[in-house]
Amino acid sequence: MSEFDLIGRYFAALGPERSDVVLGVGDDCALLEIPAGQTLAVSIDTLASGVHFFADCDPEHIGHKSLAVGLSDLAAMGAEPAWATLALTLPESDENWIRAFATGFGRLASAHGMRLVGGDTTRGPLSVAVQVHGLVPTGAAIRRSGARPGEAIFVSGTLGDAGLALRRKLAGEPVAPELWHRLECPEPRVALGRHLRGIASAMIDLSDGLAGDLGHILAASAVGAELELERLPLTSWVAEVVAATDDWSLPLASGDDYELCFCVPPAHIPVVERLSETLGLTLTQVGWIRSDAGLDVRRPDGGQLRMPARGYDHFPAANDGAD
Ligand SMILES: Nc1ncnc2c1ncn2[C@@H]1O[C@H](COP(=O)(O)OP(=O)(O)O)[C@@H](O)[C@H]1O
Ligand SMILES: Cc1ncc(C[n+]2csc(CCOP(=O)(O)OP(=O)(O)O)c2C)c(N)n1
Ligand SMILES: [Mg+2]
Repeated sequence: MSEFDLIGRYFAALGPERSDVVLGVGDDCALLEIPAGQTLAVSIDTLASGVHFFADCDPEHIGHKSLAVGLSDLAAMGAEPAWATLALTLPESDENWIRAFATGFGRLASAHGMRLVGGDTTRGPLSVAVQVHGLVPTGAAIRRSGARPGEAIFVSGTLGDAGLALRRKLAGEPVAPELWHRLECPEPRVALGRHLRGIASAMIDLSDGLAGDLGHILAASAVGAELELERLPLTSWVAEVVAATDDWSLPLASGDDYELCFCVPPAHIPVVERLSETLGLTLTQVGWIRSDAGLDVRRPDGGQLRMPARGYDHFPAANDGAD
């Protein structure tokens, strides 16, 4: 099947039609209308074979995850998903693979009212780059820079499940299907992000691990924080590993959680508790923002945790200051 046949058959009509798409797939550019009073939120992420997913991974799941990670960034700004573009690099034109990929991508796009409006298809080592475009009422986006001393730090869902799935797979051990699902099919917390407009002072999505990603909020806001390990929301799988090894790197630094971490003034804590019930999503306070710089991680016995690795880093050697 030719490049243009593939595009026409699988990518010309993914996600719902939207009245703000003046022109979608098929011309040199897409033409998109930004509604009055809205600001455009844009983010791009690449998933590379062998780095972000295993080469033999179910293509439907690759389609899902390649969009989910972008939706998670929109969620972290409080933005509403609108449009996506997709750059697909494929070693061969395997129609079964492409159909399954488009199914996973399209299902998630439809669930969030998002339309695929353009992209690029090339031959090369398997990789997928997705740019997402969202809309947020002007002035309402939630940045990383708004955290203030005395605020509560919350996270959604549970932490470390995807990291445990990856660790078990790499060790050749069996992985429970629910854990595997957390790694391959993360559920972006878009509704939560939107509901936190006007409530959260700062927010980030957890792609690299809580310690590193919360560190980005602290740096952007010029504040510090105290985290209490006993408060971390863990599934029994992760809790067992932590109890057996006293190694907290799974929930703090393994990454791939795609949960939201956000800060709220104390007066808004009851709103967050109600939101948790409304959305049927666990929202857990894990610590506090303070004015002293740095991240202080408290063990259940009150002692301080020697920090594990700060989170996933594609070029860790660069941290040593070496060229
Ligand atoms: N090659 C690049 N060119 C320009 N900006 C980049 C590049 N890579 C990353 N960024 C920007 O650096 C910031 C941090 O990137 P990243 O850690 O990938 O964010 P996220 O975890 O939200 O995907 C983001 O604002 C991102 O847009
Ligand atoms: C095969 C495989 N190896 C390793 C990982 C773990 N992993 C790869 S990238 C990454 C961090 C998130 O990716 P990144 O490109 O840093 O996303 P961003 O922070 O830009 O959103 C993690 C935890 C994985 N998911 N799959
Ligand atoms: Mg990124």
